Amino acid sequence: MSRTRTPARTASKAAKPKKRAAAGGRSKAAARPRAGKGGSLPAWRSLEQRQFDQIGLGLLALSVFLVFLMYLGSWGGAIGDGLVGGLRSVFGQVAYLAPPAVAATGLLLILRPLLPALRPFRSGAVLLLLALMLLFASGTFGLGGGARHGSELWSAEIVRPRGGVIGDALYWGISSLLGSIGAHVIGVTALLAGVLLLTGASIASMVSRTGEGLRQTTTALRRVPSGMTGESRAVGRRDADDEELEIPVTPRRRAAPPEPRTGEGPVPPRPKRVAEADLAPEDESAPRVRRRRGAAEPATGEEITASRGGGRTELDGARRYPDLFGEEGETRLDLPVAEPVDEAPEPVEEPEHEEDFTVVVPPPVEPPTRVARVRPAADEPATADGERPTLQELRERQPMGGDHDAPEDGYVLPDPGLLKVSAADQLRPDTAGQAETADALVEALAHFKVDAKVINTVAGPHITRYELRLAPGIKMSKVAQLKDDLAYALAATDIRILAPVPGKTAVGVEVPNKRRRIVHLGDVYGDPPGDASPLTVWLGKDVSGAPVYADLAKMPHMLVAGTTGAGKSGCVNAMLSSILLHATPDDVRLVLVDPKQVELNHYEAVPHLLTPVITSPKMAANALQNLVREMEWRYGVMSVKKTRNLIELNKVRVEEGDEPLPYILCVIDELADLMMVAPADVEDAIIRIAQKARAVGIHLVLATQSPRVDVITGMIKANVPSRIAFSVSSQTDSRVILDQNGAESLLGRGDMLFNPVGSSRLTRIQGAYIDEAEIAELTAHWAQQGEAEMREDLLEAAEDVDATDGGEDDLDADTDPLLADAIELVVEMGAASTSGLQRRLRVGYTRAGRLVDMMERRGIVSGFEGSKARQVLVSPMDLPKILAQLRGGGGDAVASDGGGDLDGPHPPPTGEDTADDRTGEHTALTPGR
Ligand SMILES: Nc1ncnc2c1ncn2[C@@H]1O[C@H](COP(=O)(O)OP(=O)(O)OP(=O)(O)O)[C@@H](O)[C@H]1O
Repeated sequence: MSRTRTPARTASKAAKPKKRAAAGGRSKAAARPRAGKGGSLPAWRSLEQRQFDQIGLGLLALSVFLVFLMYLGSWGGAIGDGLVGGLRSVFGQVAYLAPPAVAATGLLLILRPLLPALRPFRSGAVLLLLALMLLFASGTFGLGGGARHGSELWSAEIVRPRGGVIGDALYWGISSLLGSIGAHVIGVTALLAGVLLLTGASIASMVSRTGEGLRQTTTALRRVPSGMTGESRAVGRRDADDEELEIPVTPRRRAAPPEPRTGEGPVPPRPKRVAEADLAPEDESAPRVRRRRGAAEPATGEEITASRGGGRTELDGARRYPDLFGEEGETRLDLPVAEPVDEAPEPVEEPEHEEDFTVVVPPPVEPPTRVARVRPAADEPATADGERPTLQELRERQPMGGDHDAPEDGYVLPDPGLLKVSAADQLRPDTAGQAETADALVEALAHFKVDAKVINTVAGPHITRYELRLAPGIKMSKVAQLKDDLAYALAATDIRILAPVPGKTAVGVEVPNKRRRIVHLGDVYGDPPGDASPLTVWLGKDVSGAPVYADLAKMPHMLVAGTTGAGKSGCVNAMLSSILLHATPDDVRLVLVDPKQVELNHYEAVPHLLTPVITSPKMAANALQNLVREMEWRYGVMSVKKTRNLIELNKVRVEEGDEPLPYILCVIDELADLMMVAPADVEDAIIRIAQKARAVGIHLVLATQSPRVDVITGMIKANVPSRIAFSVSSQTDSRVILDQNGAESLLGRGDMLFNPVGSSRLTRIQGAYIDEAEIAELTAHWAQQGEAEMREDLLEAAEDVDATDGGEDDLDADTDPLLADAIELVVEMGAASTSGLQRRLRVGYTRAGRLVDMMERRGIVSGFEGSKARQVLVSPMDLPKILAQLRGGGGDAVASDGGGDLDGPHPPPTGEDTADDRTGEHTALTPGR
């Protein structure tokens, strides 16, 4: 069992021919933007910022010039006076707004990169100007130079003091159609509309705000005379006897500052995950809103809930103009992206985020100052405030390299900042043509005598869902039957019909957006919540644009299936990268099976690997069978320790000075290849792991491009409850994966349906994408922190493992022919680590771990010290004596104080199946021993 590494494979995914480049994509015609709406970019948009700067400066100068001419009466020469005259002729009295308007435009051009998109401002400003010109021309509210007479049409003297040529032309047009009263009404209405557009306010918000203001004022006025102030302020209430009751109200206080730390020393690391899991209450109903990285203040749950319910008005502008409020550094409301088109959804309708499954939505993401953290050593105290050391501190404390596989003080997590994040405009869904599609949908349904109206639209990164309310008496199934006709009417290749939208009295029609957005992993990635396991992965964005993540430990096993090129590997990469971003090898160990040899080879150097990336189906079958043994062993230990799951077991282990056991995630990239080689063994092992391994922290992700019943057998399906389906070619395939139709309507390229454990609802997600460069950076970060401590015995056939490493017959619990060599080696090195022994003695992990335990019992090396290497307690001068005793005495009592204790490293577990269990010879998968 030599400790070898998989030779670097040169085949790269880049070289892999990409099938179905436009897999499931929309037809060219459908994908092309409508004429006049976002076709080729206007010429001015191709200018560079330095050119915009110069134009902006020119406009500022012009504005100053106009101020002198128009406000201060200076003479501007022929050009200046001509300019002013022209402006006044065109815009009338509104021309006096020209200097500030020109200055504002200049500033906007100069500050363009710092400003959010200005579309609503632009249309608001234009509408406002037109309204003012019309009002001046109509003489509304006594503005302008009064009514004009037919003979004086268009003369400069007439139009200048009024609305200019534009205003007068508007007035002329409107008044001849609707009379002058119509011009007044339209002018005032357009003025109000312009103000609303410009400010982003809504009438409802103004009314509500005024009401709220009034309420607050009245409450304040009522309180003042009662003389209730400060701490004694109370809410007055009368009981049945009309007696005033005082209900003391505790004044709001800031959280008490953390206790000052006693004692010197390094900044304690952040608390262990186990502790976090205990402290953090489970809140699966967290609303689907997250703060973008870099936002200054996390949005409180109260704000979020209120904003979703529509009761609060603070975020009104954000809902109306996500493009204005969605910039970096500001609180951004990812949900709801869409607004009701016709009427507000019924209050009885269940909000989407209350779905009862484990897809949870991340809480606010921490600001980017969180760069890395280190896993604390078992005996280090956790800080009361969970303070994390800075990256600088970590770097100072952890010189990289050295002889040990794990850095001395633990691992440094990668900076999530290495992930690509979409540009601001790409974060917003493409809502172009939404209203037209809604109209076309209603019209197409009407042709088939289905009376419906669109009550809501929800836009996500790749599709928009139109929610329809059907007229009474019309069957939902009728809409479902019209799927192909509706696709034809909308010129869309793939539409999906939800009849009904789960939890709503509506039928949903999901139509691909004209422009699809790529969801980068960086757009959705955030720290896992407190109660999540290190196996938390980010999947992508749902239909409303909210990030979706799943805790694989809760799933507890996942099936990922879809045709070739649909995005399975992309999904597996996003999962693995999510884990590598927040979990150390002490938290999670990986077994990666990649029969195609090109999908998972990026990860072959990360220290999380428990085996080299497995490419041989036969070895993969062995690994699965050995994972069953590991599972049984863990169950045995759990039964002895009287614990019920990995978290409890790890707590006990840490208390007893043992290392916690990591989660194990086994990812099989192509299940079909394994099922061809050893169907019975593979199926048996998968079923056994899937049935039992959840409690002991062993989880499976099974991916396949062959959604056939001979690959995804009934037994596998029954035991792998969480499924992700990518695009498939038929409804039959969809039913094999999900037990229902739907996946045949997906668009490919990361479009997926997620069916988590315990839910019959499917969540449509645009998968998060991470490219090869990002993966390379991520894996390089880990590779430089040490090599993986491989358990290559996991690749051996189960019988061979028994014979070599765990068999009862050939190995005594406390002797080993290599013990003397091991002692010599550690004394020479001055430190002892399992990985060091593995390398130098060329033994497997199990045996090296056992040698360390033997040396500990003999007092040669110190006990477990977290992830640090153990100290050597004897000097080189003692070595000859120790070796002589060892050779002479059969290896039992080498050191005076350690020889009598022959207990194995683990108490004999009570597992039923394995020989190891009875001897206690199994060495746990604990890293860094
Ligand atoms: N989440 C995503 N967002 C955008 N594009 C994606 C996404 N996932 C995959 N793609 C695109 O689809 C192509 C195929 O994806 P991928 O290789 O993951 O498919 P696959 O289902 O694993 O195919 P195969 O089974 O042949 O390996 C990728 O090259 C990429 O361009």
